[in-house]
Amino acid sequence: MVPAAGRGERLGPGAPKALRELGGVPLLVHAVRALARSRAVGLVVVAAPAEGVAEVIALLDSHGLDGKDIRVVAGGDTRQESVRLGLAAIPAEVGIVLVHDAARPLVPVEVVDAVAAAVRAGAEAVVPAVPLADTVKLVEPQSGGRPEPVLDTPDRSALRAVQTPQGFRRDVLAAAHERALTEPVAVTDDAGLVERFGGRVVVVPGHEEAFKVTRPLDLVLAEAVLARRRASDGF
Ligand SMILES: Nc1ccn([C@@H]2O[C@H](COP(=O)(O)OP(=O)(O)OP(=O)(O)O)[C@@H](O)[C@H]2O)c(=O)n1
Ligand SMILES: C[C@](O)(CO)[C@H](O)COP(=O)(O)O
Repeated sequence: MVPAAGRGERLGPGAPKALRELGGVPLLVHAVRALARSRAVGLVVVAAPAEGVAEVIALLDSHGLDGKDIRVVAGGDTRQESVRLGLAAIPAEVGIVLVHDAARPLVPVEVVDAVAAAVRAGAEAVVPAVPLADTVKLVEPQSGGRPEPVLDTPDRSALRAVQTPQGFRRDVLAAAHERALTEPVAVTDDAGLVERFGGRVVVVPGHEEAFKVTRPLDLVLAEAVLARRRASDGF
């Protein structure tokens, strides 16, 4: 399922982020295509901005998406709510769910396949991730741009930057989202929810091109990556 209902505040003014264009094609279409390319994926459920469901249906209809079954539901006010609403639209017989940000348009199919394969092999929750390039500090946040005291410097070799798609046994993911309705937890990804409620999450290799388009510079990088792919293999 593809949460695509965010505003994209950090990207700046304009259309909702999922509908912003990369190489002339909306980010959402890239992301859905990236999933649809995987033989592991049979159905894609998109959580669209609530006011944009009809627009998203028309948009996806107008692009060739490898003959996959695509459904669109209205998303919610938070990413977590959008995922929960999307999950509810997945037929009961589907046992494995991958959750993939519309904001990660360039994820290679190998990453999608690897995540799906790890769930199929028995993991209940799988995240793709890459090692960090920067040193990371734990700080005491301050307001107004004041210097922030450093509390700790975690060992970078054991840290990973986590991407999507994140893959789950459907019952595990659904149970975590249901439980979060009555026991809210502040996490920023689906695997975080599973972890908080005692689930076991494992990491498989991600890919540097699976980065999230969050700020304007990310879009510049995404355009460059796409141009390189188009030049090299007619992508
Ligand atoms: N209410 C929301 C918020 C986010 N998302 C989705 O979750 C993914 C990751 O979120 P993020 O990159 O933070 O997107 P935005 O929330 O749009 O960005 P921002 O925080 O800058 O507004 C995106 O595909 C986004 O569309 C969603 O489906 N519903
Ligand atoms: C799910 C995610 O992409 C994993 O890195 C990330 O946590 C989303 O964060 P955002 O602040 O909602 O973009």
